[in-house]
Amino acid sequence: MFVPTLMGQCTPEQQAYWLPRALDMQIIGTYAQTELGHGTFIRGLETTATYDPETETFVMNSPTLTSYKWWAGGLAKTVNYCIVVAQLYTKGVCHGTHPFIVQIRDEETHMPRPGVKVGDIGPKLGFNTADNGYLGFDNYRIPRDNMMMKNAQVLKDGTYVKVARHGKATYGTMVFVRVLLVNEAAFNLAKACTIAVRYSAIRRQCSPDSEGSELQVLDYSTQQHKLFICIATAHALQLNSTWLWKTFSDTLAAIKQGNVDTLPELHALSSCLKALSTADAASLIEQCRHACGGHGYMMSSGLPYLYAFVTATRTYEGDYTILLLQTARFLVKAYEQVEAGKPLTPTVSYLSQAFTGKKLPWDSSPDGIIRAFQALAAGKLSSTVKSLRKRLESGLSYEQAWELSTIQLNGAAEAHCRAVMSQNYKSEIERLTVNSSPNVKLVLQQLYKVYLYYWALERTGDLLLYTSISESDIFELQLRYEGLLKEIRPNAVGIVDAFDLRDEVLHSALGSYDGNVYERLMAEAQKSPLNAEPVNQTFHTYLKPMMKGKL
Ligand SMILES: CC/C=C\C/C=C\C/C=C\C/C=C/C(=O)SCCNC(=O)CCNC(=O)[C@H](O)C(C)(C)COP(=O)(O)OP(=O)(O)OC[C@H]1O[C@@H](n2cnc3c(N)ncnc32)[C@H](O)[C@@H]1OP(=O)(O)O
Ligand SMILES: Cc1cc2nc3c(=O)[nH]c(=O)nc-3n(C[C@H](O)[C@H](O)[C@H](O)COP(=O)(O)OP(=O)(O)OC[C@H]3O[C@@H](n4cnc5c(N)ncnc54)[C@H](O)[C@@H]3O)c2cc1C
Repeated sequence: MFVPTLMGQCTPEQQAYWLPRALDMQIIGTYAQTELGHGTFIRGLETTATYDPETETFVMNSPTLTSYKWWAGGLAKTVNYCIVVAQLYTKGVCHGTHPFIVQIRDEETHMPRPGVKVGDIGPKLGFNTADNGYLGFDNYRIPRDNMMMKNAQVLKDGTYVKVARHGKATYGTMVFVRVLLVNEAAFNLAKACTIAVRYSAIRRQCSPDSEGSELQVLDYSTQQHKLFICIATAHALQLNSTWLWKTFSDTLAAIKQGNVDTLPELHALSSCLKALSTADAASLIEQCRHACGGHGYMMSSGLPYLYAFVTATRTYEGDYTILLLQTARFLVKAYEQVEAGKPLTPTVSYLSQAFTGKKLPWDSSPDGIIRAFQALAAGKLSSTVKSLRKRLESGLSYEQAWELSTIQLNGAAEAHCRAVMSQNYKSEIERLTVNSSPNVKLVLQQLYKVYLYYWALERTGDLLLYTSISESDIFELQLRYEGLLKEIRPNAVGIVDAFDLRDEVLHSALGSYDGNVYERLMAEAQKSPLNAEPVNQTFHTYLKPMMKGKL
């Protein structure tokens, strides 16, 4: 995040000075925005940067314990520079949060600079190869030029000058990383389902009839139900990630031309896609672990590490709930645009059907299910807006009415995102397989149907509310879904092999290409320090005295 922020928030002159040093690893930096007391609410950050025109410096301060920077990766012992997000004061006026480049350690000795307090925040659920740290300032001065001045400047005399055309230019790095995290979610979920599917083909457990041999657990319908949605979701996230990256690139190009019109839609899309992709990936990686029984709980399976790494992405770079609420904010505005007869941007154009007042006729084809997801999203948004307006009419303020409606707002945002993801998934598969062999087309279509049927069956309640789906339609869809799992089974291992993930990348005794699971589990077990000697010294210090009643 250090380098992308230098690129996005520095003037060309500042980039010319800082980027070569950062890219050449002459300096190592991190992005320190979150504090002990605030992570979500950026406007509530307490670290201050007060401009002193006498010395043309900013005085950095941590006025309270909760103002200490907390969490930044590499902050504890690795970096010697930080991008610090602080409340900018000049001429006695606070201009809100701005980014500053701050040297925190000496480039030769690596000692913390005087006025800088830095350390490690301690063990975490995962990410323990990263030294996430804390950082406090005590009247620590930095040169005026260390304010990142692309979007705002402070002149030598302390005059504040706003440069950016849109109010959230300083939030740009977060959008960039959120876009990247969708790809990260796809990649890590692909690893987990490769491990779990390969292991499920090796693992034999239980014999339905007493004479027969034990079945591969991958033959069980419940195992296919656990795992094939993981494969389909890895594909869905990868294709949505590629689509989002193009949307991001197009928006950035437009902003460079001075056109910020598509930024709100990009913020809404990157928010909900980052939220759903990281939450889906984390829960499905856990589902892959469940599918591997006790051996899935071994660190040598690779699955606990994957879960610990990915579940953090649901929180950092914008908490799941917070980001869905950002998308909801955009959707409510889109709803109002439909009411006003104004045109809608492409990803919300389906909202016009929220005003038909009729249930969408159920159609179980892939396109029909995607239309049903859109009708569901439009319907949930419509009922959410009705709740919001009912509360406003009762005399509540907009903020109060909004807060009371946030559960429904989050549901509407999640439904919108599922509709966008489903639409992108199917259309990208069709675009990419135009020249593919019939077999490849068949398999990839089977997978996106798994995705569509799975989520339709997960959302039957909402479909009953907003479409004409009947009880028998639901029963028929369940049977069709279960039949589809059996069609995919023969290709399951080949499909995960197609992720082409090397053993060194999987780090898994269960998922290695050669399938020698039991030999690898035993080999990993031998690495346990407890196997260094036949009798551990704790027998003599604790167990034996206890057994002799001497403890
Ligand atoms: C590639 C990575 C691979 C693996 C990972 C490996 C390493 C990485 C590990 C860890 C890195 C983690 C780093 C971090 O976590 S950095 C800290 C991240 N912190 C956050 O994300 C904080 C989340 N909070 C916010 O973004 C804002 O506080 C929030 C948007 C919630 C509210 O902001 P604010 O109160 O200022 O705005 P609002 O009043 O809600 O909205 C005002 C207005 O602005 C628009 N808006 C808000 N944000 C953005 C944005 N980012 N871009 C564009 N527009 C934005 C918002 O829509 C409103 O517009 P309008 O409705 O028109 O008024
Ligand atoms: C592994 C990891 C690495 C990180 N790396 C960095 C880094 O390098 N740099 C950096 O600056 N930060 C980093 N962070 C911090 C991260 O950005 C924050 O943890 C994240 O933004 C969430 O903020 P928070 O911790 O304050 O949670 P909070 O916002 O306090 O969330 C707590 C609960 O409150 C809820 N909540 C909060 N506000 C609202 C609201 N308005 N409405 C409804 N519910 C609300 C949340 O949904 C959540 O359920 C990292 C975090 C982790 C876990």
